[in-house]
Amino acid sequence: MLDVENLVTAITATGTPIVRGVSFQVQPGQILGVVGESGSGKSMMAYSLIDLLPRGIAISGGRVSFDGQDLTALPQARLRHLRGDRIAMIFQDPMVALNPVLTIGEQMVEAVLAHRPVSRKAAHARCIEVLGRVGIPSPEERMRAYPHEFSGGMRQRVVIAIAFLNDPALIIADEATTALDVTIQSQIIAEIQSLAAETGTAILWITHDLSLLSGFADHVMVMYAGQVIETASADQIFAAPRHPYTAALMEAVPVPGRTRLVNLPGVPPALDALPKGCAFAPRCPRVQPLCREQTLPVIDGSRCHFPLEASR
Ligand SMILES: Nc1ncnc2c1ncn2[C@@H]1O[C@H](COP(=O)(O)OP(=O)(O)OP(=O)(O)O)[C@@H](O)[C@H]1O
Repeated sequence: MLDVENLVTAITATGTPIVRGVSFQVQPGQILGVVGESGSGKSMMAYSLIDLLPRGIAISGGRVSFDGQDLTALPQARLRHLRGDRIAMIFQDPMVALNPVLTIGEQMVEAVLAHRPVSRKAAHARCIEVLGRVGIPSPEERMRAYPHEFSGGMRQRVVIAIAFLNDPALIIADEATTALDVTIQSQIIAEIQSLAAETGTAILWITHDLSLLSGFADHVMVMYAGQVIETASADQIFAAPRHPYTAALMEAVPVPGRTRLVNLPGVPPALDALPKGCAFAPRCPRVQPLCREQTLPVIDGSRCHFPLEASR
């Protein structure tokens, strides 16, 4: 359904690429987790897909095919219509997505009417149904409340309800639960998982927290310095990561029985001063001279000259 091929996004003024040849596919109903440290290019990759890039950053290569059409070649107006209809977004801060001077009901009903030829009454009923579905108690009553009258967790549920409102084919969620406490985070994730399974909506779930994807994502894509460095089914990634960076991320995840959390030393390279060879080489515990000379494409799911043993 979504087929991204060799996507390159760069800072226009300097030509510095921040998304460097990213390729992946998402199938209907699939949850693809995108993980990586801050600055690895996750958000810019996602914003490239739907033309929400900040000023001064633009796609400079590749293809984004969605339902058979190339989104990078689509006129602004068509793309605007796709957003909120076939493709919905959820951001970290729900206050950005919600209008503070309108009730939740007013903005939700409008979100339906903007995309569906239904009566106001039918739109209202649909909103109540979806609010209930994401765990908002007394949804009919809550429709009359303003965003500030909700707790942070409830507000994010409203935003998630809005994303599912028009049965989109794809939802792109960028750190959607990062600001919430862990219990609420896992409740919301469980609800999204069952909604995605029921509706066939595919989810592109962006997070810096690998542990969040366990038991949630079907497939995981790990990004580093603007590139995909590992991609595999979630089961495979969690059982046996191949790239040393993924393995390091895994060791930083607190799990029962792990007495020591390993912290990966160093920081990712500046994108305008990338090292020759593998971008991770300066921090890699398995680095060999070859790694500092040559980069690799993703082979057998990982972009590494000396991947960890695959028990896959
Ligand atoms: N408006 C901007 N102008 C110039 N560079 C930017 C801008 N926004 C982001 N960048 C750069 O693009 C790169 C990728 O950023 P991006 O936000 O995609 O990373 P991320 O993995 O989503 O990290 P985070 O989780 O912190 O958002 C970073 O090096 C960042 O500094």
